[in-house]
Amino acid sequence: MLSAVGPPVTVRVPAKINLHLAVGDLRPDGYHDLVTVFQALSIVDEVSVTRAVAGAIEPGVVVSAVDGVDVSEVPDDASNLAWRAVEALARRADRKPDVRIGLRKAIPVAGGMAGGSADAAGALLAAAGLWRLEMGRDELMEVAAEVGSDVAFALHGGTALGTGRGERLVSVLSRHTFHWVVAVADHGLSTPTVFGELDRLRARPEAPRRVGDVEPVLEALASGEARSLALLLGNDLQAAAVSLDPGLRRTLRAGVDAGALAGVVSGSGPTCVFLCDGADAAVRVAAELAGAGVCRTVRVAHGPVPGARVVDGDGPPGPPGPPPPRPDPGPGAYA
Ligand SMILES: C[C@](O)(CO)[C@H](O)COP(=O)(O)OP(=O)(O)OC[C@H]1O[C@@H](n2ccc(N)nc2=O)[C@H](O)[C@@H]1O
Ligand SMILES: Nc1ncnc2c1ncn2[C@@H]1O[C@H](COP(=O)(O)OP(=O)(O)OP(=O)(O)O)[C@@H](O)[C@H]1O
Repeated sequence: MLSAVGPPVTVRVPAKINLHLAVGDLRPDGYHDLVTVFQALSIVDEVSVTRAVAGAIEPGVVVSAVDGVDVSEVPDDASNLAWRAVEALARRADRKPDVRIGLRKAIPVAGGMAGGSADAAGALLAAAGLWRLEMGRDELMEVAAEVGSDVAFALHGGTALGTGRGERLVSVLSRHTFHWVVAVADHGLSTPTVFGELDRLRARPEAPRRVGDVEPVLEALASGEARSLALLLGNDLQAAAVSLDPGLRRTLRAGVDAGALAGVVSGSGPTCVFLCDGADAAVRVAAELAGAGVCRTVRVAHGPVPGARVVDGDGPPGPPGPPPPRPDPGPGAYA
């Protein structure tokens, strides 16, 4: 038997949205090539990793949630993505995954905001700190990409262009803080099912239109103009998510009717995100959308924010990302 001893290393790690998501055709390995622009938002999970030693409690995962987040579907066994990340790191470092992981979740589960991937990234950074591994950023990024397509971005944070499965990243110049309203559904969508639905829709004669080039999106980000960016938000997975969950059409319309500049399904959905013309506008849109009865929870968030960061304990500094636009508001907080 093992018990958790010693101080934990604690990491905060953000949710992501895709401002642009172009999906290529199905590859022989079951994945799709992507060209995507990620942005990290101020909805943050907290991951703590503590050393477990012989004595009392098994190593493993303990999950809790901030108000309003349903963690009933989050596994506390070896299938948890955070645990898989620690195992991958332990294999790389040739040691045992002798830790207890604590997850405090604020990121919607199965919402297309990469919550599991965020926890995996947080667990990687925390365990690397706890074990004092001499591992550079590139090697940590490699382990991250092994665990899942979105994990590398959760380490990176900020705004980034992703290619390959989404794991090859280049930072994107984004001078401005953008203000978002996030509509969280009362159910999740499975990522592989949504990719499969897109393949099915594309095999029909009336295949959905593909999103345009990414360059104008990068220019809008560099200009910092929310109104320019709003015209360019696009996601190839949106048609598939809406096909599986037609109610999303109502949600998308309700956000724009409430005064958002534009709305888009986040990643594989069903979370919808709405770009607003400033922080005050976001608060107004959120209040109106909350009254429209089209989703379970409405949150206000801003981005970009930094990627996974050690906030407590003896860890290495987080991988360099862009500077925070404002102080980190705390676990699960949004401002
Ligand atoms: C939809 C996005 O969130 C956009 O950022 C990601 O592409 C999904 O990333 P993720 O959840 O980390 O996905 P993974 O755990 O790597 O893959 C889960 C499944 O999603 C599908 N998948 C994922 C990524 C990708 N580029 N092509 C795919 O077809 C595959 O069926 C894969 O088996
Ligand atoms: N740490 C974790 N947090 C949340 N879900 C997890 C975790 N580990 C495993 N899972 C499983 O993964 C499924 C997808 O969860 P997640 O919240 O990562 O979805 P997502 O945000 O749609 O992912 P992505 O945006 O990366 O496609 C959940 O239904 C859950 O069963």
